[in-house]
Amino acid sequence: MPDIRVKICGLTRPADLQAVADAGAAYAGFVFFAKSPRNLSVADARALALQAPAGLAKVALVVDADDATLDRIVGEVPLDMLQLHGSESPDRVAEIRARHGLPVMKAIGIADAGDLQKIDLYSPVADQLLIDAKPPTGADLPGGNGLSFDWRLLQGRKYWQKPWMLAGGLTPENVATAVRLTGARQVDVSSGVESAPGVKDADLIRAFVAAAQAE
Ligand SMILES: O=C(O)c1ccccc1N[C@@H]1O[C@H](COP(=O)(O)O)[C@@H](O)[C@H]1O
Repeated sequence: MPDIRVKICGLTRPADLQAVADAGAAYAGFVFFAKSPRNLSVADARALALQAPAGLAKVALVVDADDATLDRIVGEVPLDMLQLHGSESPDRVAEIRARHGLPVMKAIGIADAGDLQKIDLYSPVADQLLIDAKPPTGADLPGGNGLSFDWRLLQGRKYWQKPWMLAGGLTPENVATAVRLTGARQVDVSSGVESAPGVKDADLIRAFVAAAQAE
């Protein structure tokens, strides 16, 4: 069985990038969202991205970003994918994909079975989907809250058109169960591999990737 591909999101320091690469993750995520403890300036993200080893895909996470913001990020940071983690409509996802010439991953918040309909809505316009827990009402962050959803909602799902990642409240302790229950072949984590909000922990990153790929 092929390895599970892991994305570690919210890197802020060169040491984080090294830990992600050493652990064998496939994707490194950089957050551009002012309210996040993982928020990066464009200059800092550029410096980090330039240090990424070949083969580690660099993903910029944005939340309802306007064109000027995206132009700046894409113009200055070497990237492999955009992660849209706000309320972007399907039309806006298609527009961003066309304008920037990068693969786009749309995050979809899941709380109950009804939310799964959004997967069909966004599949035609996104290159990948990120199936995440829906944030609680009034939350500051639309993701990165360490909250999971009922993974059984994904059991027995029909075929989805696009590659997808599982996210939301994953940790080194629960990721193997999550993979087993959902059949995910890609997983994404942020707070579950931190020692404090915004501070990644190399041991947790290593443990997370190993646990995900042990399945
Ligand atoms: O990580 C953040 O700060 C963040 C901010 C705004 C939107 C999304 C964010 N993170 C993404 O959320 C999911 C789940 O995170 P967690 O593992 O539950 O902490 C993950 O995909 C991050 O990419």
